[in-house]
Amino acid sequence: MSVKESLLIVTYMENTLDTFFEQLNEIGLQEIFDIDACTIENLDYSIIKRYSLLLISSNIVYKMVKPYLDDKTPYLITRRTINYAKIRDLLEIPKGTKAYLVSDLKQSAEETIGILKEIGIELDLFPFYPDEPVDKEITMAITPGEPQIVPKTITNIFNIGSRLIDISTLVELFNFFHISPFSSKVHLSARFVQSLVELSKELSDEIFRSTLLHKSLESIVQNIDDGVIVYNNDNEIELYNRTAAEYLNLAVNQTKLTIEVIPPSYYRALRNLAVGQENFIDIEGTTFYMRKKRIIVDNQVQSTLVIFRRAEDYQKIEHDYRFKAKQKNLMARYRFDDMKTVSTPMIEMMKIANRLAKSDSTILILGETGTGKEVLAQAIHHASPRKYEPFIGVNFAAISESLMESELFGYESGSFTGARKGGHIGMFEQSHLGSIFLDEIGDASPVIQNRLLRVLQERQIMRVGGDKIIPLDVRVIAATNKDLKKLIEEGNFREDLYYRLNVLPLRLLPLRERKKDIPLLINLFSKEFQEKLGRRPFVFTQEALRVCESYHWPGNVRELRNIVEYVAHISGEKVYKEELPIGADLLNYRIVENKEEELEKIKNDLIEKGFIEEALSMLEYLNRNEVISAGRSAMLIHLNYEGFLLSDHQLRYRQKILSDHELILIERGRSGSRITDKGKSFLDLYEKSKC
Ligand SMILES: Nc1ncnc2c1ncn2[C@@H]1O[C@H](COP(=O)(O)OP(=O)(O)OP(=O)(O)O)[C@@H](O)[C@H]1O
Repeated sequence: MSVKESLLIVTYMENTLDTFFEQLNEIGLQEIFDIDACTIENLDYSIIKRYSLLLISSNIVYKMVKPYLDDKTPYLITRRTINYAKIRDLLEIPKGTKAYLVSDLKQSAEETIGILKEIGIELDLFPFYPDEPVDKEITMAITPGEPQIVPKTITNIFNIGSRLIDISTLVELFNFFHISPFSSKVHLSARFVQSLVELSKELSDEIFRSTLLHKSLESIVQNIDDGVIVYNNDNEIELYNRTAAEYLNLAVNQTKLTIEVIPPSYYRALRNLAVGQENFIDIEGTTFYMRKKRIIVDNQVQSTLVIFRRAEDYQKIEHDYRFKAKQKNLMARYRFDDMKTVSTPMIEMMKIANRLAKSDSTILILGETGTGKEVLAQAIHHASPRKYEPFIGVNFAAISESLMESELFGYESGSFTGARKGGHIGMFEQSHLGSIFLDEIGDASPVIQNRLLRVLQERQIMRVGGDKIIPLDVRVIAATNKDLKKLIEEGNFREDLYYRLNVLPLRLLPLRERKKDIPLLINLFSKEFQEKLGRRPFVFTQEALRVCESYHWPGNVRELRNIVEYVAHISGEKVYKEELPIGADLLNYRIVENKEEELEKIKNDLIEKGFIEEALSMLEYLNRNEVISAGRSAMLIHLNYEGFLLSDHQLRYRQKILSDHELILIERGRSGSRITDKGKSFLDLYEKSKC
């Protein structure tokens, strides 16, 4: 029976001993030969000769053992490597961080630093071994299994475990004993190698992630419109993007440049700007907006970043932003549900409008200022198949004549002084596929009327200064508070345009003709402002309501809303009539404190004039047909049927009297007349007095 081979491990430190012993066991060597282990301190020199091989942990340990070795005792000095399985935590430490590498010996500390550097741990490492003076600035230590010798002042310690025997030493060991590394008894590629593979995978994943991140960042920087340049503390350019290359005359992708190569005027501007400052700077006739910042990584200034852009571009951005904001404001916000009314003619009109919304026909909205023409236009757009497309509003009374043409139809670049480079898209183009709301159309100039007529006829536009025909698919909703017929008579509005627009007319009643809406709207607006201002609820007193109902409301719903907003600011839980800001102006309007009394007076007047019966018949007829206003011939037929034979002239006279008493509203032209709310109250009163 052959004598079993034996191996003695000799190390300086106890923990190295344990690590080696464990490592050799792990790869199965204890099954092939006896393994003994001993630190240099405990070594019994007399027995050294008994071993087939001495495995010595380092050159220094060898020097200590050497005097006791005879020439025949074979030995192997290990090369060592770090325990890869234990260095994952080091990957998390920011690059460039200062730390001690603490080991029992200077040489092993330096070796470990070398290995860590080799595998890409980019820390600022200083070797530390016992009896070295401590630099208080360093607060972190990394140690391969020797935390006990880390200076006491350091609390942030990374123990990466004792260094292992390197694989080349293991192969030598195998050779010495004539064992194949692939023998079934040993498993060289066991955990030790496995952990190495895992770590290298982790490292490459990390590298892959950071490369990917780096690439994405670079592509972001390359693609932003601002000029970007980064230079380090030695004035070497580390990064610049395409825009910067263009201005600074740099070839794209050139490396190893210093900032001195950039044109002197830019160089001066760049240097003169203080760090942290942003300013407008003129360079060769162009104004730039320039910003300068330090890039600080882990408390250290790494480089300087300068971002610049032509001031003109910012102006354009601002202009576009304003334009967009304006446009957003004009997105259709209102729906039919938001239009509050209890007035029957209004409800009927809205039903018709809702039906018309589904078609593409042009709509003309008639109504005094503030009656809700724009609200109705938005509701129509919202109820139309175009609701997800733009709703663009143009107010002919608000935009100056000189700008109107270019605002409406857009312009090509350079078509007039002040025209922006790249041209400008007009409101008609913007509303393509959606709706355009032509508000206050009665205020459009003859030139604009001309062009509008062509757009409505041809459904195409041409930009100012352009020669390209742009086809349009747009629904036109126009509105006016003016009497277009009268404007035509006066020669201020094109008749052909009127007929193009007046395809489907809708009329919004003034507030004084739908007084029942007043409490409803007051309630609606009170809630709105109560919420907006975060205040307690408030209600109008009966007296205040009466004043509102008697008021003439020249500004209609808008005026009512403004008044509610005003009282929401000043009043308590109750709104008294004295608080209403209409008080002072009321002198101009007739407040009827006692409605019944006034209606009684009208009745007496009509009786006196001898046509109360005819008047009641006329009012009843209009009340039945309140949506469609009745023309004179229809009224004559009705009166005739009721037994009142009147001439056209006689009818006109009666209509005038009823209109003077505000019981009916006579519309110009062929539209005829319609009953007012007062007219309805008069009918009610008369019915009551008969009972
Ligand atoms: N039926 C309604 N329900 C709720 N609010 C309404 C209604 N009608 C109008 N309003 C409100 O009245 C204000 C004026 O409406 P809008 O701007 O549509 O009037 P307009 O007739 O287009 O006025 P102008 O002729 O002066 O342009 C808006 O603030 C709107 O909130």
